[in-house]
Amino acid sequence: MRNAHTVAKIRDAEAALLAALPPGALMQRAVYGLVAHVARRLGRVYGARIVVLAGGGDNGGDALWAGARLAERGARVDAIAPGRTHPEGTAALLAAGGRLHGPAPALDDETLRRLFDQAELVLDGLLGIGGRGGLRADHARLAALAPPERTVAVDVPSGVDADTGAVTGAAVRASATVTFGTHKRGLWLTPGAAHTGPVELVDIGLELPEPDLRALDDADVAAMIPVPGPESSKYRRGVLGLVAGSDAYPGAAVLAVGGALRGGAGYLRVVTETGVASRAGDFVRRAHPEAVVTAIRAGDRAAMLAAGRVQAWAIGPGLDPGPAVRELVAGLLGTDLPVVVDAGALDPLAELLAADSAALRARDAPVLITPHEGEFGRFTATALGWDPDRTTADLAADRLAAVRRAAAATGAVILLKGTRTLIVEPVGAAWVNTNGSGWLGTAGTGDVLTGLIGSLLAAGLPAAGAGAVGAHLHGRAAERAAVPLAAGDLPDLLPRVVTDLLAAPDRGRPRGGHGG
Ligand SMILES: NC(=O)C1=CN([C@@H]2O[C@H](COP(=O)(O)OP(=O)(O)OC[C@H]3O[C@@H](n4cnc5c(N)ncnc54)[C@H](OP(=O)(O)O)[C@@H]3O)[C@@H](O)[C@H]2O)[C@@H](O)CC1
Ligand SMILES: Nc1ncnc2c1ncn2[C@@H]1O[C@H](COP(=O)(O)OP(=O)(O)O)[C@@H](O)[C@H]1O
Ligand SMILES: [K+]
Repeated sequence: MRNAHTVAKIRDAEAALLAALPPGALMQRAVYGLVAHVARRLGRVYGARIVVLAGGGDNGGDALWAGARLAERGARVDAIAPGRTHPEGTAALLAAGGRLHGPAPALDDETLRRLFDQAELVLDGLLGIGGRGGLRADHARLAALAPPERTVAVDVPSGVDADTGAVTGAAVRASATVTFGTHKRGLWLTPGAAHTGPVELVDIGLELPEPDLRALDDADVAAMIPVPGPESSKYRRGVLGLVAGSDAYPGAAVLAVGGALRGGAGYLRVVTETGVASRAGDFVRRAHPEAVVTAIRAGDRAAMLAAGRVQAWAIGPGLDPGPAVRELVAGLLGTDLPVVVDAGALDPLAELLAADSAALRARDAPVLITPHEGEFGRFTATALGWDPDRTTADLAADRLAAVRRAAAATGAVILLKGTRTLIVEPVGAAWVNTNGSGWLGTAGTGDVLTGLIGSLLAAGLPAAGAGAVGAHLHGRAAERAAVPLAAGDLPDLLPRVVTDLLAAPDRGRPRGGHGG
């Protein structure tokens, strides 16, 4: 498990440790990890040309000290400063033979370009967790010039808000980030997450409280995947009721069933909507003979519930939002089972919530909704009366806070899909998925995810766990796909992903510990 903390909590932990350690000791731990990263990446330090971007605070101090250590090992280090610099770090760099250029307003573009062009690596120490608001002009100029493929961000890419991931104006784009003590939430939240590259955590010995945001690793997921035992049967493994697909959209049902068959439930009852034909049912039967299909007339909630006993429901892929689907969603809310609500069932659920804001809180079992950003905007507009434009802005400014507000106000567990899918419980507990790839941005991948999550839910995982594990497996499957990926490729990739996770030697022993 990887943990992220707020800057305020990091400051508290840092203060306790600073009081107990000799001056500068904590910074030297950070520097040690940073230099190790750089040396590993360069392969050889002697003769390497390195540019250090040095802001006025301790983030600049880290970068200057790292520059000094690298200069001692024979690197040629040029520091560029927008203004004043960390005194001890500057003295160490100069004593080791490094050079300091600045303040930035005195440097012409040509000089700066030459330094950046020659650099094998740029260390971005402009701003760390002390940054507030958008970068000032001199910082922004340097951030824009730093070459992303050769830049390592120190603690946080400068210009990315460490708490929210917000980016106002220019921000450094790095090919890797070396972060200290614990992950910062902003490294995991869009838009900031797009600036980090892979993140390496350097342990500096902080004693940290409960995290504010978590990310599952393979070992955590392996320990959570429902695995049948000797006593298992198809019913004991869990039965999912999946309400998906209509004459207009039969394909979505096929994709959702594909995901559901790979999620661990033992039995799958599929309820499709039939009009003049039973297209969705026919499509599903042909593609997935394992699924048991019941075709119902639009809105026939009794027929839906009569499909048989299940341990969880999922509804939405391939359904056209309207009164008929609202009827079905209301029918599912009336059960005492966990329910996943996606796609065409989201607006109908929002309408039910607008009429009765306590509808979800009154249930014992959870409701997990899985919107993408556009659906989240519509859902919160209908259910909570939020202004969609304001919601878009709120998501950019502080994605986690916006989803937390929506989860608390509706009582739903919310899985907000995107580059970094977020899973948030009404009480605020939150997870983020950090794997996957941009190739997932193709029609139908969300339908596969819905089936997969529903299946994990039916197999016994709690709602947020099913969401987080489902998103992780879905992302890992995408990472293995031949590209360009089509949504229909994902179900066939899932068995290899799960097989490998279960075979890993550290299965069942989730990693934990402070800051890790
Ligand atoms: N926590 C830990 O455990 C450890 C922390 N460590 C390191 O300390 C870092 C935090 O250092 P920090 O507190 O000195 O803040 P930092 O990020 O350098 O920024 C302050 C400077 O930025 C300026 N400034 C602010 N906003 C700005 C803007 N928008 N645009 C431009 N400038 C802006 C501000 O200027 P001022 O407002 O004062 O004029 C001030 O000069 C942390 O990220 C990590 O790297 C490690 O060494 C060891 C363990
Ligand atoms: N850039 C990206 N990186 C990682 N995952 C992505 C990216 N873009 C989209 N995804 C994932 O792809 C899926 C898209 O789902 P969705 O928008 O519901 O598509 P559809 O409705 O067509 O099925 C989600 O799981 C989302 O998290
Ligand atoms: K930085």
